[in-house]
Amino acid sequence: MGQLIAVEGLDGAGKNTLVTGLVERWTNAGMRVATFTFPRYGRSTTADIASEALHGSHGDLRDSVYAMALLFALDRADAAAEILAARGDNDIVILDRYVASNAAYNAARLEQDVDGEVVRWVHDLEYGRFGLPVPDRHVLLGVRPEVAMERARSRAAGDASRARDAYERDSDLQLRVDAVYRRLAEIGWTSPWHLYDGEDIDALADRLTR
Ligand SMILES: Nc1ncnc2c1ncn2[C@@H]1O[C@H](COP(=O)(O)OP(=O)(O)OP(=O)(O)O)[C@@H](O)[C@H]1O
Ligand SMILES: Cc1cn([C@H]2C[C@H](O)[C@@H](COP(=O)(O)O)O2)c(=O)[nH]c1=O
Repeated sequence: MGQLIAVEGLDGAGKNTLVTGLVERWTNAGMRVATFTFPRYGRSTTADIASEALHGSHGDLRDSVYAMALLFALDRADAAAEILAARGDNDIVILDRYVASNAAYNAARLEQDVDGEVVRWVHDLEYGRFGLPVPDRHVLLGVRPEVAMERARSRAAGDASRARDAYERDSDLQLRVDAVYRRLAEIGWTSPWHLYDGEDIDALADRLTR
């Protein structure tokens, strides 16, 4: 059964770029690799509704922390069978955002720590009730929040379809999300976490397959 690796980090941190680089290296080394990116925009109605809410639609939906978390969780629940099948067919399944995104963003929204109620709720809902597989490892792309926020800003400036959403425009939230992610990594939430500073992707690719 393939290894399940979740890549986490702030909006604009460079997760997608990192995942692309890792997949290229592992594929060139002869490994079979599958990728899932959450939220699954265009494939999941609940993911699309969450995104629309973050861009100002659906009334006061985005004000509800638990409703937003549930929409993202339902997207993943719908992908559970596909992830399990991919794990059977590949050496590595890499997830660009996963359950820890829900833990980090919603603890940050509620100004709770990792031992708070919402992190426990996300865990029980997604790993318990929905039966999502727990990653073997997490990677936290821990670039400085100012760097991630600047990347998200420039991306939006260069591409109208990537306009920043409510979370991306909220720099206090981004700082709190960064702090929660670092605590999740410190305590090894659900599995070991690798803190990656964005410097040496070859070394990271090796470390994750050792
Ligand atoms: N190492 C890097 N150096 C400079 N720019 C980068 C680096 N990695 C990514 N970027 C740029 O930063 C922006 C955000 O990158 P990317 O889309 O990979 O981030 P992300 O973490 O997946 O974002 P999101 O979660 O918001 O979708 C992009 O414009 C990308 O080209
Ligand atoms: C998967 C997931 C995402 N979020 C947050 C993180 C982002 O700010 C937005 C949208 O994600 P994207 O990567 O910028 O497209 O939603 C979340 O709160 N919970 C989740 O499970």
